[in-house]
Amino acid sequence: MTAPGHPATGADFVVVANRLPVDKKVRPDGSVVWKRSPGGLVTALTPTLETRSGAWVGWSGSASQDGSPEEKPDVEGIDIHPVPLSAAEVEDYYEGFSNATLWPLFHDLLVKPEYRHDWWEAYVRVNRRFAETAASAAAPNAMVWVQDYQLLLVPAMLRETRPDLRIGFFLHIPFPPTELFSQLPWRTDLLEGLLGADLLGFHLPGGAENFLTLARRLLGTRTSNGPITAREDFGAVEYDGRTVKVGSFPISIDSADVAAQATAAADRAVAIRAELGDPEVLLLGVDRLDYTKGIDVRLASLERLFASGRLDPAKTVMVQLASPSRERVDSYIDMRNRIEQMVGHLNGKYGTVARPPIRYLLQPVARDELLAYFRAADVMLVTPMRDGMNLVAKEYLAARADLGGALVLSEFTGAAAELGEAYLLNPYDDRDVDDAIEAAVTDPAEARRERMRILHDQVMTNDVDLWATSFLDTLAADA
Ligand SMILES: O=P(O)(O)OC[C@H]1O[C@H](O[C@H]2O[C@H](CO)[C@@H](O)[C@H](O)[C@H]2O)[C@H](O)[C@@H](O)[C@@H]1O
Ligand SMILES: Cc1cn([C@@H]2O[C@H](COP(=O)(O)OP(=O)(O)O)[C@@H](O)[C@H]2O)c(=O)[nH]c1=O
Repeated sequence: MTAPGHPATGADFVVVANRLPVDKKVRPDGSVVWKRSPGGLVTALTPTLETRSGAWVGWSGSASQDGSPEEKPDVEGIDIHPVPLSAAEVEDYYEGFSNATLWPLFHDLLVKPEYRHDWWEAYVRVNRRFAETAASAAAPNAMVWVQDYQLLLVPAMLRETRPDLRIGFFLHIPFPPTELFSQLPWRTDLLEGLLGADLLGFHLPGGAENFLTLARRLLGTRTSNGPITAREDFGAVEYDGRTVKVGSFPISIDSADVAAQATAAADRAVAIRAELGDPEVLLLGVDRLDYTKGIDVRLASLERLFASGRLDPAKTVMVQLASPSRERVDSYIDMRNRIEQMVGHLNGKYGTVARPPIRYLLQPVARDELLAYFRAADVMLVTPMRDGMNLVAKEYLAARADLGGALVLSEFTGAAAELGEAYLLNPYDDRDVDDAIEAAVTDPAEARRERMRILHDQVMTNDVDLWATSFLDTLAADA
């Protein structure tokens, strides 16, 4: 059934995400280049859309000039629908409400969220624009898959104008408990926004259960109370005469592709080690420069391990690849300064002019080069204070088809729920961090290889196609 006046053509499958898969960069001479967008959401959704063919509604990553038509990048196999944002909307909707209100609140208050009504108004306005663009891109009875915390209101806005659509929503970051979510002055609007969907997906059962509790407590809805398990057992909310399904779908990567490309990069991996002076131990961190990622946690641990002699700075190199992120948000500026100060301190104290122990890059690194680093590293350091999933950890494991290397992984990542054979640590406990890193470096080769065998198999079996197919099949099931 299509509401009168709605398009008879359009895509049968539409992804709606804050970001397009490519980011617009304007060179100093005014020419435009499109580059892969940052972050794991794009990593996961790009192969998903390429294999299913459909439309992608999103923002180009740059503010639009008033009055000039929005440019449309050419992305093979995907019909792109750009959503323009003005400079003020980038500040208020993206940097403000999305990344200085929701992001810190949903990541355990690692910094203090700001609650500003002007940011909220921009968030509502921009969510409506995304919903309108999605409504015009979708064919009658299409499946529309809305992504992440920037677009929590879109499901209900879309349902209002296009009740014919099958609407799914997936949250890529942790979903907080009632006590934190309730701080939001707009908490009921946001819950009602989400309940416009037919299916709500979270990485972990805990996030899905938090949502059910909130819906019951804040909206007084009837909800299921049985346990939720990944891809198998679902919850339900009775809302507005409909049943909204709620489930856990841990996201993943295109594991076979990563494994094949990393194997092809084996020679480059050897060259990287040589460029670094062939250290006895090569540690690696790969992150967006975000305060959630615990880059400071691993640097502080290295300081303790060097100072106590548990690791020898003359034989150890740590490479930290950090891609710039949300660079105008204060908390990101503070974290960058702190990390750069720590890197300078460690190199000044423990290095020589020829051999600084920490090599730090603040630039996005291309995928093939990243895979060569994965292949080169003895130990991958993934130490977030909180992270929805962390695809870098999964990419490292897929890249190690040679069963070399070791993964140090924070318990506070979504990935830890599936990767119990990693060297797990509590990032809030200094001693635990030091012990986990030391064990990953010094454990016997056979023990490390056995852990890697189990972890590599886990990631090869549970790939991004399982994530997308399990979500979309569940969404289609009760249509
Ligand atoms: O778009 P940005 O503001 O530059 O941020 C990049 C993305 O960061 C977040 O990624 C999350 O999604 C990953 C895949 O599910 C997950 O592994 C990770 O733990 C999350 O932090 C954000 O949620 C995305 O919307 C951004 O595009
Ligand atoms: C630093 C860096 C990263 N990548 C790729 O970005 C994503 C990161 O995904 P993850 O889930 O770990 O975290 P966020 O979404 O950023 O919160 C992963 O696919 C990396 O390979 C990259 O391509 N280049 C980089 O420099």
